[in-house]
Amino acid sequence: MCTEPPRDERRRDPPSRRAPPHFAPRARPTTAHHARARRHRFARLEVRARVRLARPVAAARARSVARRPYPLATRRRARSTADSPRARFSPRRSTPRASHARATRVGRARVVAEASRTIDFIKYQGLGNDFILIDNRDSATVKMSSEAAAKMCDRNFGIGGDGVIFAMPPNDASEDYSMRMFNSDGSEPEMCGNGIRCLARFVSDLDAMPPKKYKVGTLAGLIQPEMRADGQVAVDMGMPIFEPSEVPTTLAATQDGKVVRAEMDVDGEKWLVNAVSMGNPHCITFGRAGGEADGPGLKLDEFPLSVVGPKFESHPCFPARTNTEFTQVVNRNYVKMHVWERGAGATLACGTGACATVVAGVLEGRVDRRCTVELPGGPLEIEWRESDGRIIMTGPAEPVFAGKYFL
Ligand SMILES: N[C@@H](CCC[C@H](N)C(=O)O)C(=O)O
Repeated sequence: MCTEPPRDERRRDPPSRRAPPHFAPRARPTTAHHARARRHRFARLEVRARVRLARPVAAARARSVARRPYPLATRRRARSTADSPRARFSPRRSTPRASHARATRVGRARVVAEASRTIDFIKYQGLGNDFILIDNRDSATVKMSSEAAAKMCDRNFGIGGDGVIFAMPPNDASEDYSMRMFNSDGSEPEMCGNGIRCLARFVSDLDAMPPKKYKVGTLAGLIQPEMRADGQVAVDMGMPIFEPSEVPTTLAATQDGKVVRAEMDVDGEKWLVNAVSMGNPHCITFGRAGGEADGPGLKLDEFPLSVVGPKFESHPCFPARTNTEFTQVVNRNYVKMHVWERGAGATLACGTGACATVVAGVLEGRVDRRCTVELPGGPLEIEWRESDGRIIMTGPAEPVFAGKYFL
């Protein structure tokens, strides 16, 4: 049984997500506040745009003056309908052509102004687990804040994605690259299985490299994805971690220092769970004690993932929150799994989750070490090697579209 742990406030509400002091509640902004803020923002954009355009516009004006056959004043007078004092001193009327030119100039100015705040991206997906990939290899600092990344992942107000992944320079000579990631809620995980396949495909696409094996530094250590000639990516995910304090979980070990079929109370119901870290924390369950857990597992077609998932994610027995895998065994080499991810909710697939599921299935004696995990987005092939205890995950990674994002 779990004991109530001190809550890890840093994970649950990282400093970057807490409101800074100047965001402390103030008087409610009025429509006038909004209008003034909009005017200021617009004015700033216009000024920037004018500075950028000043040179080309001045040059074009000089060229056009040079081409004029006679002085401007004479031309203006010749165009006026009457040579009366009123006609001569009234403000110049705009012709449709002139207004069109002016509108084009202003439009171009806005695009230039906004273009100065864009970032290039390519969107990739691995079994529907989708990520925005940023080439960050020219700097050891990520090119955006966790808040900006969360906004980018929004499916209505941004590009849409389960996370943003940065291809970073290597940390040392043992690596080709390193990887950092923000979940769609802005939190930073240690590892992402589908994400690292996408990262391997991304750098290999950028560098136009023939299939090869990469050494990638992550917050969970060195991970080695290998681009295969058939387009699949096979990843050496390293060894699972069982030590409860390293998962981290406050559940007590039940079998050789591992948390296997441990009873956990979730909202008044007793579930049997396994706790495994693949660099990031996983809680794997086949169902409730005295219920599904005593048979082949959960009936996933009728499982209310979005109701139950969040209760596991922020369960006090997992102080850094957890990814949770809800599982149904089809046979010893085939399981179905639905995932509720920490920091991202229901996703179509989870690579680290599929690895953790096979490990839990083997420890519970339900599956063999070579097993297909069927996820809502498609199947992943997992092998937990007996020879060295390492896990190999094989699956696809596909580019979807590329673009510029207005930061
Ligand atoms: N989808 C991923 C896992 C992404 C990180 C996870 N949400 C976490 O916070 O640990 C995968 O394919 O492994």
